[in-house]
This record gives sequence, C-alpha cells and structure tokens, in this order.
Amino acid sequence: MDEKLQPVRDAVLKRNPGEKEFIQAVDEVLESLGPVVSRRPELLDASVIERICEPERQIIFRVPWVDDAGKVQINRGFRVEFNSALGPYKGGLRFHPSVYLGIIKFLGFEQIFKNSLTGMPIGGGKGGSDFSPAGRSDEEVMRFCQSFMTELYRHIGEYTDVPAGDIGVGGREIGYLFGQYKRITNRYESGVLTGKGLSWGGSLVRTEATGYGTVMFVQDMLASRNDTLDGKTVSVSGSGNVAIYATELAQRFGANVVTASDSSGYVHDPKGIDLELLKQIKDVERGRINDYVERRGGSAKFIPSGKGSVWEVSADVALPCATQNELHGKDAKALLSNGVVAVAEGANMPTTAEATRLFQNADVLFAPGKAANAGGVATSALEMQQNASRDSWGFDYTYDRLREIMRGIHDNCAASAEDYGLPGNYVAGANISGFMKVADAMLAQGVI
Ligand SMILES: NC(=O)C1=CN([C@@H]2O[C@H](COP(=O)(O)OP(=O)(O)OC[C@H]3O[C@@H](n4cnc5c(N)ncnc54)[C@H](O)[C@@H]3O)[C@@H](O)[C@H]2O)C=CC1
Ligand SMILES: O=C(O)CCC(=O)C(=O)O
Repeated sequence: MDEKLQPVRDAVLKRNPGEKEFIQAVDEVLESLGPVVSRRPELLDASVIERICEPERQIIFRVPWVDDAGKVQINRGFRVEFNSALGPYKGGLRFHPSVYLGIIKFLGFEQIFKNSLTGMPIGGGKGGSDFSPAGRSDEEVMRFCQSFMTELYRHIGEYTDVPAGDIGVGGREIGYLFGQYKRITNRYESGVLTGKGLSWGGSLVRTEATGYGTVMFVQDMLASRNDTLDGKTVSVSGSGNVAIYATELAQRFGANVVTASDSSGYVHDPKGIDLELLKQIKDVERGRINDYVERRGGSAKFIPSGKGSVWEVSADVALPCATQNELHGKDAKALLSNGVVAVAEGANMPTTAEATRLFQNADVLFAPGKAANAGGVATSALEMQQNASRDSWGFDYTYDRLREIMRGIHDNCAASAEDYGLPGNYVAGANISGFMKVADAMLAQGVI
C-alpha cells in the first residue's frame, strides 16, 4: 500500500476492531488508490478517503417477532447508510445468521463504488439481520419482515435510502417489507424499495440482472482477447438468484455450466446443469442441492462440504456467485492448474486477496464484484426511474439498457486501469473509476 495511505488504513483498523471483512474491503480499495493520491494530493488534504471509510450513519435495532410455536424470538437489525454523495443510499438487505456489523459495513462500502460505476445517481448503503429464513414458514418470515420494517421505515424513503434484496431476501421478503411500509406510512411510495413484484412496481429484468450482468461483463473481457463464451466450460458456485441467472445467460451464449452449490456442498453435472430442475428445487421448493442429483440421475454427482471444493472442477471460466471469501488461494491454484482463463465475481468479495493476486499474476481476466455484479443495482435504479415516471418498460428495452450499462462499466474500468499504467487490471480500474466520481462529488459538496 502507498505510504501516504497507510495512516488512513491504520485509523480504519483502530476505529473498527474485529470487523475483518470491512477491513479487507477497505484494504482492497486503498491498494488501488496510491497512484490517484499522487496525481490528486488535494484529496488527502480534504481527508476524502478517511471520510469515505466512515459511514454517514449506522443504525442497529432490535427485531422481536413471534414464531409458529408462540415463542418470542429476538434478532438484530442493521442499516448502514454509508455515502450519499451521488444520490440516496442504495443497497440490499441480507438475512443470514452470519450477519453482524462488519459484514454490513463491508457490503455498504463496496456498494459506494459499485453504484458509482453504474453511472446512476445512487449512493451506497446496506442492511440486514442475523435472522435466517431457512426452515421458517412463510408466516414466520412475514412476521419477522413486519417487525424489521416497523423500525426501518423511519430511516428510508425514495429520496433518502432505498433497500432491495441480497442473500436471504428475495421477492417474498420484499413483498412483506413493502406491505408493512405502506401500512405504517399510509403512502404508496413505489420507489422506497426495489426488487418488487411485476404487478406492483417492479421492473422486468431486475430478477435476472445481477447474474446476467456478470456474464455480460465476462463477454466483454473475453472480447478484449478476441474470445467468446461459446463452447467454454463454466463453473458456478451458489444456487440462489445470482447463480441461477448467471447460469441461464452463460448457457444461452453457448457455454456448458457444470456446477452449482449451496452451503451443504456442490453438484458436478458434466452434461450441463438442468436449469429448470435447479430452479424448481431452489426457487420453488427451497430445497437442498443434493435433491438435484437424486432427481437428475446420470453422471451428476453431489460432493458434500468438507469433502471437496467446487473450484476443483476443471473450467475455462469461474463465476463465484454464493458469498464472501468462498474462493481461497488453494482454489485459485486448482483453477489455474486446470487452465482457467476468466474469473468474474457474481457475489460480493467472494475471492480472497491471495486468490485475486494469483489470478492477476497468471494474467487471467479477473472481474471484481463491484464491477461484475453491478447489473443488479443498476437495474434497481432503472426500477426507480420507472416508478418515478409511473411507467413500465418492456423486457427487451430494459435488457438493452442493462447491456449498455455493463459495457460502459467494463470500458470505464479498462480505461481507468490503462490511464493509471495498469492495463488489464480490472480491480484497480474499478476502484479508481468508482472512487473518483464519489470523491469529486464530495469535494464539491464541502466538508459534510
Ligand atoms: N441479489 C442481487 O441482486 C445481488 C447479489 N449480490 C451478491 O451475490 C451473492 C449471492 O446473492 P443472492 O444470489 O442474491 O442470494 P440468494 O440468497 O439468492 O443465494 C445465496 C446463495 O449462496 C449460497 N450461500 C450462502 N452462504 C453460503 C455459504 N456460507 N457457503 C456456501 N454457499 C452459501 C446459498 O446457499 C445460495 O445458493 C451475495 O454475495 C450477494 O451479496 C451482488 C449483487 C446483487
Ligand atoms: O439492487 C440493489 O439495490 C442492491 C443490490 C445489492 O445489494 C448489491 O449490489 O450487492
């Protein structure tokens, strides 16, 4: 790290003890900003980087709810409103037992730069809870969401903070959250949440957008080397929203996607993932990934967690789409020894710093999540545009807008990397390009 940035890093570490994912995300951005502060020393004088690393507001609250057995359960709710230089705070809600402040802060921090890269007027934020929807009835999930929104509603709004989904928060949860917001405020404020159902203010393509956008980014990276996805073997981790739609578009572009996973293990299906079956098990039945192998038969295999890693499967392209720090140095070595040519992060920070370095040193095309998975939040901003104009766009038009946005993100990352003497380094390009726009807005808006 540039020595001028070391004091900033030390202060962040001191102020946020125990928040290792947040520190990891800050480190990754600061590693890229050395050449920027050499060229723009006024950013240091105005403490812009220190300010970006400190959330504007952090809200932590109790979420009491009653389970089906009549017992009162208590969870903890979070919303971190990180940076509003470019627009209202925007970012998803994660419901997962691993959630604590450090996870929400890492995600909110990433969101600042990601949202800037989309070119849309949205700031960065994130929220969630340590509540686990897995194994809970629809009624329990509804009571939890209603209680969560009973506190959150006072902090959010179309012009203030616009949450959406993330791990454990899909269409069902957004519906319950929206219903409770409407009931408490007595306002049909469509733009307060995104990821809504299509008949009540949602946007076509939002469901597909994150996974589709990741694959579009891969297409653009491969095109820079006169290559395509056609005929490539692709390994995908996860089997949630991002993984499913990354698989769908990769298949449409002629790739053979051979894996899917969840926290219980992974499946390897050399003939290619049967996406209708995967969607039925994961989206409709909310089942486990080994059900896939039982119903698919043939050469599909299930490998339980602890008995192997999805990244041991030979693939030309790897798409980590499950969760943070799921692809380690040893996984990167396995992928490299099998000849991987491109890796794109559908999830947020799924690749450890060590694994990222291994890919970059081997000249593998590597797309960081804040660029590659920005299609989801970009399409959320398109949903907000439709809500604000009381309009509803068609699928093809919205898809084309997403395609154009993803190409713009790819080209900006490539151009910034080139401009700072790091051609082909999409990590540096994304961090620099995302940062510069926010930093200039903060300078223009004074010391706030
Ligand atoms: N949904 C969206 O629009 C966006 C999501 N992301 C990121 O993509 C990733 C996946 O999110 P979604 O697909 O929306 O969530 P989801 O809840 O639909 O699916 C999450 C998937 O990850 C797996 N998973 C979660 N924790 C795991 C663990 N500890 N070990 C192994 N597998 C695990 C789950 O089994 C599931 O298959 C997350 O990192 C999220 O932050 C990023 C941008 C937008
Ligand atoms: O659509 C959104 O607002 C949020 C998406 C999200 O949480 C993410 O980009 O990680």
